[in-house]
Amino acid sequence: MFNVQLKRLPGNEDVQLPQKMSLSASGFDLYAAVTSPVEIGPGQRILIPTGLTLAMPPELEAQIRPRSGLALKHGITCLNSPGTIDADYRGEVKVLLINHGSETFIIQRNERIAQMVFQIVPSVQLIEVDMLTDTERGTGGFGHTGTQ
Ligand SMILES: O=c1ccn([C@H]2C[C@H](O)[C@@H](COP(=O)(O)OP(=O)(O)OP(=O)(O)O)O2)c(=O)[nH]1
Ligand SMILES: [Mg+2]
Repeated sequence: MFNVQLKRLPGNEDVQLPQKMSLSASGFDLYAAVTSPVEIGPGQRILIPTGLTLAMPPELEAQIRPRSGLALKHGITCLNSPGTIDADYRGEVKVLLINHGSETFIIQRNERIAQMVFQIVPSVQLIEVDMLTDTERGTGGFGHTGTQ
């Protein structure tokens, strides 16, 4: 179990904290902290505040992912999915939404707009070499193994 600290930004005391909507949900749903309803027209993208800042252990990241219901019903998704929240980021968590639907969608304060999934990020050191290890696949890719 990891502890992640949350801090509300001033003026967001009424905004719901991220919540798991079922016992074993992967993601904590994120609530919009817009001060008034925001319209997203077809094809438009918009950065939605959550009113929250986070501090998580350095071995974690948070991914901001779309909600499939909003995507299916309204074409609303996260443009940069999954969005990356770095462990050392102390700014406001924001959600970049895009409307791929054909109708304007209105985001209300405290509406669930996306979900946040925490992941362990392995510690990796990049080492430059002259020759890589051999494999059976070698350089084959992009459909190299066939389509069936
Ligand atoms: O959906 C997102 C994506 C990013 N961020 C914040 C947290 C993250 O730690 C920071 C930087 O994100 P990223 O590395 O994806 O963006 P960048 O364009 O590479 O910006 P930077 O140069 O600041 O790293 O912006 C969000 O609040 N929401
Ligand atoms: Mg970056």
